Formats: sequence, structure tokens, C-alpha cells
Amino acid sequence: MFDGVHSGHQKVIQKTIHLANKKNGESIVLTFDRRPKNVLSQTQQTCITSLEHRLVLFEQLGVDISVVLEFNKKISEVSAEDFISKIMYEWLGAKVVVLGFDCSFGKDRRGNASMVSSYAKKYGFEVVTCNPVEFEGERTSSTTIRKHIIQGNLQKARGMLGRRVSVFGTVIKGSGRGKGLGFPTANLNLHHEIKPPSGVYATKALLEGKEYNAITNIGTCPTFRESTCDDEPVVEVHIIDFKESIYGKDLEVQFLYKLREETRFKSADELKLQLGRDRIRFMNKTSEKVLTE
Ligand SMILES: Cc1cc2nc3c(=O)[nH]c(=O)nc-3n(C[C@H](O)[C@H](O)[C@H](O)COP(=O)(O)O)c2cc1C
Ligand SMILES: Nc1ncnc2c1ncn2[C@@H]1O[C@H](COP(=O)(O)OP(=O)(O)O)[C@@H](O)[C@H]1O
Repeated sequence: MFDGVHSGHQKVIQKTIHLANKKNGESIVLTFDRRPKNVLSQTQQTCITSLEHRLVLFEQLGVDISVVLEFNKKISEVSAEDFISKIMYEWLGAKVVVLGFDCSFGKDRRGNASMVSSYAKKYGFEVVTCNPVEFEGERTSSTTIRKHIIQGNLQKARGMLGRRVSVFGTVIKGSGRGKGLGFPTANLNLHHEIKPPSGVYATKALLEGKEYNAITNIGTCPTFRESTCDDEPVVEVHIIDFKESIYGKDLEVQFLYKLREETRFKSADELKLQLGRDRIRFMNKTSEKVLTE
């Protein structure tokens, strides 16, 4: 389902776009709305990229059409053969099918590249498979990337993703304290995306196609709240040199590097002083152009 839209996925998608252009056709990406595992094992597993995030990344890559299938019990029962004949051939009218080397689909995940190839003649399509992509000798995979992001190995995760580590969320109301501190912070609802560990990060914020410098906290705001270990850290973004209301809008936050740990300050004034220092440190580094992205 392209979780992460990582460098291996990008290779499949870029190949599809290239072939579609060559044949004067349209590039189509097929994805599920949720992780099949969530439906099959009735769990609420997090993902690297929510559906909303994936659709934005597909568009950025230049895909013509993104087709989203609702993953439910019924679709999990569709055989791999029916997937090929009904969805790929009859519904989408595929002329070329591009697959990752380890792609599997259909009931019990029986469908794969060699099965699609065995139907190529019957349905008149060409089948192209893409080899695995590696980063520092390790095969790129969504599972490995998830592990790196959760452990805070941003450089490794970035290498495998082939893009900056990022989260994508909708701006929601917080406690309304930020503006009073002189640091309004947009609180994000991540739609079950995973995030790096707690801490303060130098970031870029992408809003309506524009990129801004931003400092982002992932944490529980210990200066103001007694937190318990059950508290889920929140993502809060202060966009530098920006003054608009963006409640309800979607925002992508791309992580560059960690600035410091989240700290319990003795007072709001001390936190405010530190936020000023964080901003200066980030801006100095940016202007020196020594960002180790
Ligand atoms: C860059 C940044 C760094 C932050 N660092 C801390 C911190 O070290 N300790 C803390 O208690 N809160 C920290 N915060 C969270 C602030 O306490 C929080 O944004 C502020 O209380 C406003 O919350 P609100 O958006 O819910 O109104 C940080 C926020 C940002 C944007
Ligand atoms: N520079 C900025 N960075 C982030 N949000 C900003 C900025 N300027 C204005 N805003 C707006 O202010 C809101 C954050 O203000 P804040 O007082 O922290 O309220 P809340 O607790 O609801 O997040 C954001 O959601 C956004 O709509």
C-alpha cells in the first residue's frame, strides 16, 4: 500500500510515470485507505504515511491518478486472479503493470509479479518489475523505516525514505497558551502517523505549497502539565516569521535535526527565553547553510 512512499516505492512510481509518458497514457497508483493488518488483525497500527499524506506525496511525484481502495473484509477475500482480471484489466484497463520485486496482493497475499506475468499474454499487458533499493547496505523497507523513525535515527530513515522524515497532520486547537507566550504553536492531529521521539527539532513546515522554517516540539509540555507515562506526546509547530490562523488546514512538518530535549522549566518566562534561543540557533544554522540534512 506504499506506506512511507520510500525510495523503493518511488522507483516503482517513477518507472510508471516514465512508461505512461512514453506510451501517451496515464499513470495510475493503486493504494489502500488503511493498513490491511489493521483490518485483518483488528488492531489500530500506526503508519509512516496516512492516506492523506500518501496522496500528497503521489501528487508531488507527478502521478496522474491515485486510486484508493477501501480495505475491508470483502476486499481481503478477493482472489489474486480476480484482482488481476477485474481490477487491473477490466476496471483500470492497464496496458503496463509495474510492480515492486516483493509486491503481494489478493486473498492470502498469493498474487505476485510472476503470477501477473503469467496473465500478461491473456490480458495483453506488459509487466515490469523493479529491483529492491538499498541504503548503506540495508534493503529499504517500511518496517525498517518505522523502526528508525521511532528510535530517532533520522539520517538512516531519511536515507531509506529518499526524502526528509516528515509527519502530516491537521491543525487543531490546543490550550490557547502559545500566543500569550509570543510563540503561537500549531497543534497537529497526525491521523495515526508515527513520529520521532520526544524533543525539540529544527524543521521545515509545508503549508499550501509553501515552505517555511519552523521549530517543532514533540512532547507533553511538562512546564505546564503533570504528565504521566500514558500521555501521548503531541506535535506542536511554531512557524518562524508567520502570523496567520491555520486551524483546520493540513501541514507537513519535515524534520532536519534535533535541537534539544523537551525540558520542565521553572516558569513560563524561562520557557519563553529558551524558545527565543531555539529560534536563533536554528536561524543561525540556516543562514550559515551548514544544515546537515
Ligand atoms: C519549539 C518548541 C519547543 C518547546 N519546548 C518545550 C519544553 O522544553 N518544555 C515544555 O514544557 N514545553 C515546550 N514546548 C511546548 C509549549 O509549552 C507549548 O507549545 C505552549 O505551552 C503552547 O501550547 P498550546 O499550543 O497548547 O497553546 C515547546 C514548544 C515549541 C514549539
Ligand atoms: N507563527 C505561527 N506558528 C504556528 N501557528 C500560528 C502562527 N501564527 C499564528 N498561528 C495560529 O495560531 C495557532 C496557535 O496559537 P496558540 O495560542 O498556540 O493556540 P493553540 O493552543 O490553539 O494551538 C495556530 O494553530 C495557528 O492557527
